Formats: sequence, C-alpha cells, structure tokens
Amino acid sequence: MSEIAVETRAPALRVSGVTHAFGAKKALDDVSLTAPSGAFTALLGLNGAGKTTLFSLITRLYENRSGAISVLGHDVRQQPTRALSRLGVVFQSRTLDLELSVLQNLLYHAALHGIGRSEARRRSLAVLERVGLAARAKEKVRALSGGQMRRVEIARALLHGPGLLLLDEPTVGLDIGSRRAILDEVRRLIDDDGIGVLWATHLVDEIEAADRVVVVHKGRVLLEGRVDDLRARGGSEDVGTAFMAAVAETDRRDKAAEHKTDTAA
Ligand SMILES: Nc1ncnc2c1ncn2[C@@H]1O[C@H](COP(=O)(O)OP(=O)(O)OP(=O)(O)O)[C@@H](O)[C@H]1O
Repeated sequence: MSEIAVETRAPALRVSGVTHAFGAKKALDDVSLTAPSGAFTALLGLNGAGKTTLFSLITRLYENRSGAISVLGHDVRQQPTRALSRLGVVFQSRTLDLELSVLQNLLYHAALHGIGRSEARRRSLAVLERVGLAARAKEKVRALSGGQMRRVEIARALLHGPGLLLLDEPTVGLDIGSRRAILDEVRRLIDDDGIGVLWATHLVDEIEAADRVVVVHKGRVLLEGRVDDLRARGGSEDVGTAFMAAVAETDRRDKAAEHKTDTAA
C-alpha cells in the first residue's frame, strides 16, 4: 500500500494493549485508545492517572515493551523515524530557550528536523502567523507571557507539518483568557488542517460536547467515546459527573477486590 493510502486509512494515533510499569507499579495497564484525524480527543485523568507515561511511550522516551502504538499507521517501534516525523508535541514543562528570540527557538528546532535555513525561516514565520505571534518573532522569549510562550511551543510543534499533535496539560498555570485562546487555536488547527489532537488534561471545562474523550484512571481506560454519547449512555448531565462516577466506581471495585484478597489471606 502507498504511504498516502496508509496514512489516509489509519487514525492519527492508535494505542493497543499497552502496559508499562515502574518497578512493581503499573503506570499503564493494557491501555487501548484511538485519536482520529480531524478531531479533538481529550485524555482526561486525575493526577497520577498515567497520561504523561502514555505520552512518553508515544514519543519513544520510553520503549513500549507490550502492545503497539502507531502514528498515522506507522508503528513507533518498527518505523520510529517515520512515526516521529508525523508527530508534534507540546510537553508539560516549558522547553523554550528564554534567552533566544522566538524565531531563533523555531529555527533551532527546524534544524533538528533537518529543514534547510531558508525553508525553516519561511515555515517559522508562517506558523507564528497562525498562532498570532508573527509580530513578536524577534523578541526574546523571556519577554513573553506564559500563554504566549505556550503558543510559541505549539507553533514549534507544527513546523514539520505533523498529522498528530500531542499536548500534555498545556494550560496549567495559565489564566482563563490564555487558556481559552490556546484551546481556540488548537481547535482551529483541527478544522483547517484536519490534524488529530490528543490533549491531556484533568480540567473537564476544556472539553466540548462534540469532542472525543478517553477517561484514564490508575493506568486504565474507563471510558472512551464522544462526549455527548458518553453523557447519554451514563445518564449524566455533564462530562465531569460521568468522569467522577466512573472514577468512584473503579475505586469502589478495587477496594472490594483488596478486601476479598485480605480476608482470603
Ligand atoms: N519515572 C517514574 N518512576 C516511578 N514512578 C513513576 C514515574 N513516572 C510516573 N510514575 C508513576 O506512574 C503513575 C502515572 O504517572 P503519570 O505521571 O504518567 O500520571 P499523569 O496522569 O501524567 O499525572 P499528572 O497529571 O500528575 O502529570 C503515577 O503513580 C506515578 O507516580
């Protein structure tokens, strides 16, 4: 099958049966999920649910030893270069060089992707235009607000034209106006370019009715589907109620199972 046919048929991200442990602690337990192209998929989980661990496996910071992960149909273990070339990432912690200008940060990143100097400049200005920061290109990153820095990181993640964008709790520490601006920006990218987005968060108010949501808790996927379908299925008025009900039910079952083991011992 041709490269284009593979990419058109496959979802932006497919994770199948992935388990990952740190010593005896299972951070992910048989996780399967998809993030389709042209859609906003929220990876919703409390602190410690396993969101960052999953991102570390998708980006190959850790190698997945069980199951499979593919980006636009390219398996990250078997075709790492191809898979990673289709992936853009915004990490939870800030990764810009504060002493370089906005443009220099982007040019540096483009060079790492093997993009030539003049093409890198053209692309950098184009992505900055998209996130509304072209006028700030020559300023030091240090002079920007937290929200603007995040938008530069999104611009940087778009430089090589990815088909999947991963964002790990990108609005942490931002005020409500900046949060809204970043969400609008990312949703526009989905509408304009048809990219797939996986947005890790614990904030239910970042999720809209037409979005897809994957609820993770204690390393397990509890719910997956369109927000309005999940609400209808669970009889909940909002995604937050459905989320907390699923979490409470899992904790109750785990406690009951622990109790059974203790009394049997
Ligand atoms: N390097 C590590 N060594 C040991 N345990 C780890 C490591 N990284 C994560 N964990 C554990 O794995 C589990 C999942 O953590 P992870 O950071 O993936 O969750 P998260 O959903 O991203 O949480 P947060 O919202 O707090 O970032 C937690 O119990 C955490 O303590």
